[in-house]
Amino acid sequence: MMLVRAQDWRPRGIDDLEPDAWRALRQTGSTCVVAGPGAGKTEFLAQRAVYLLETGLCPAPYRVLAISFKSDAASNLAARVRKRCPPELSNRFTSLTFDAFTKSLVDRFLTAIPADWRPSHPYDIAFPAFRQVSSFLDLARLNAPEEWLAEVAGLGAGNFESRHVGAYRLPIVRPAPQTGKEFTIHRWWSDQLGAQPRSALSFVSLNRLAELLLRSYPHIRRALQLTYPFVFVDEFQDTTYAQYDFLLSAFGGANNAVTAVGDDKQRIMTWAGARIDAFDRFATDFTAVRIPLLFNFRSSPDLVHIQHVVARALDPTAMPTIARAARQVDGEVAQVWHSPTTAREAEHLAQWLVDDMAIRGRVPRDYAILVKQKSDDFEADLAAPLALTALRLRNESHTLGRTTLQDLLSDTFAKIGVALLRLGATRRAPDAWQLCSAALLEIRAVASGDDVAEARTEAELTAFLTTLRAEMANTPPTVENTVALADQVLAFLDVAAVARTYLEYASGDLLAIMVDAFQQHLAASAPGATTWGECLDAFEGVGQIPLMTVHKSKGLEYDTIVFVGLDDQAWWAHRPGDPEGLATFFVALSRAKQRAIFSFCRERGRRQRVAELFQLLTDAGVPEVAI
Ligand SMILES: Nc1ncnc2c1ncn2[C@@H]1O[C@H](COP(=O)(O)OP(=O)(O)OP(=O)(O)O)[C@@H](O)[C@H]1O
Repeated sequence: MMLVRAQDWRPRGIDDLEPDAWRALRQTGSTCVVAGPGAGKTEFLAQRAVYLLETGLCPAPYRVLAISFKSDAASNLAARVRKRCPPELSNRFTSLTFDAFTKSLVDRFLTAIPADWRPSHPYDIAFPAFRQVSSFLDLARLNAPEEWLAEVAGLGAGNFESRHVGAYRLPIVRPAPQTGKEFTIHRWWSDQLGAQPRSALSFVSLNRLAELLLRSYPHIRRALQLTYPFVFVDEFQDTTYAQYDFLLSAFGGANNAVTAVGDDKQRIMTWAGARIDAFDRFATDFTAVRIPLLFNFRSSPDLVHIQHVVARALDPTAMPTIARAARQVDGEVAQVWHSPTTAREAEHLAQWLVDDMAIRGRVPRDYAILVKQKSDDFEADLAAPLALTALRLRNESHTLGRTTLQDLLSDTFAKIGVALLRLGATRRAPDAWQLCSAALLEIRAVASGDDVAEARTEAELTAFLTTLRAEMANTPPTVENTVALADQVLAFLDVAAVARTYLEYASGDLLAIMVDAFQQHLAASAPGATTWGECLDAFEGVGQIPLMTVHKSKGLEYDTIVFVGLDDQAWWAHRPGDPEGLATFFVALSRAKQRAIFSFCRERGRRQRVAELFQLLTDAGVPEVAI
């Protein structure tokens, strides 16, 4: 592989970067890139990875590490890098979630964790619900020494774990607690570590244990720093106390160049413990250069203008951004719809979507229906009326066992599984073939350059597909048949080998969760399908209109977004001026490339609590239309 000289390097897959993005790309030290929606922050990270790898600034065997919050963001970034540089370079780009990364450290070095905090091997993953935290705090209060009662009583279930456990650095040797808060945190740890029959650790705890490991063993920390001279953190505004502290212990004070990108105005995870001072702390702790970007490559100029009105409500000093995308629609780019009943709203929406697709030659996946929360309720209201016009709604936030549809579709195992089935259903699926053959080489641990093993693996795949094709050709897509097919895919791939191959499954039950969701969702995709191709289309959401919460829509973009439920009921927790609510509204609005519709329905609720959101739209010149 020929290296490119740094001064000759050009971006891949896009024409150019904005001047400040070039400056950020070439930074040798730590940098924070702060930019609004559609500025190309994720694209910038992908380009910087390619730049570092292709120019040899990150030479073999060193790697670039990208840490994201959500698994789909991590896989999206990895896919962008794979698309833009050859495999021998892109395989030195590691893209993981914070959770997967810290968990893999704990799993690898579990026996080295200081004895006072060491979990059982194996351990379970816990997802403490609000009610459980609440009962735990009640018990802690009952058992607290008199002098700490008031302090323990002041701890709330909503943020106890994220704000307090997450911010508590574990001392190497567990001391006697000195305060009510420490007393409660220690009890929390005792409950998780001492759970029967195995320790039950939440991801916050895993994060804390990973941080403790690095602090206790400087040589592990050093090895990490050497492996990853370049580190990226996407969506930095959502960094929690625990995650920030981990980053600091892992890479603070070293020579690693950490690039943090994000947008303060899209901070919608404060409820989950995002620290509001993350960028400022980072700038100080990592002596990072701050580089703002001002372009918006996503939204048309008219939408960028509306976004700016909302941005100013969040931050009066917000700079206007420069729209780089052209407007492609006639008429209004944004509207508020006002309907008397949910039935009328759904009927109008369905007809409008059908007409718009016909006039503009668009497909269902160009649109997204966004909601504040409870997407299942909106699915119940909208799915049937949309079906009457032959539109299929797809609830991406739908729960599948212990995961969601959206997470399943970005899961590595699920992607390989569905690609195998695609190859079973048709011979014309070159992308699926490429994905499966590359994955199988990894799963069978074939060393690169081992031609004999490569040929054997390809023959194995071909033989499996021959059997699979014959079977799929002779059986219709029924729920029963999906079970049999999923079993064959699992047996062929060898679940234990899949677990060994991919870091995210290194231990714990993530793979089991995904396998279970894969089987469930495949079975649910069969009814109504007349061919396996249709069943797999249903599985992947081809030809369906996605419905999801604003949280799930982060980082995504659509030609048109329709936000349903701009009313007091959906926004029951919103208080005027509350930055988190405004930021949620901003995230929803800024997913749109060409058009944004906000739907208010009188039957759903009033519009007092959300009056300021309507006012912002009015200020931005968005008209209200009765439907
Ligand atoms: N330099 C560029 N030239 C052309 N298009 C670009 C460029 N950078 C990004 N894009 C495109 O602009 C869109 C937005 O990019 P991206 O998703 O990286 O933005 P972002 O800043 O991460 O957005 P957000 O914070 O809103 O999720 C994508 O379609 C991307 O392909």
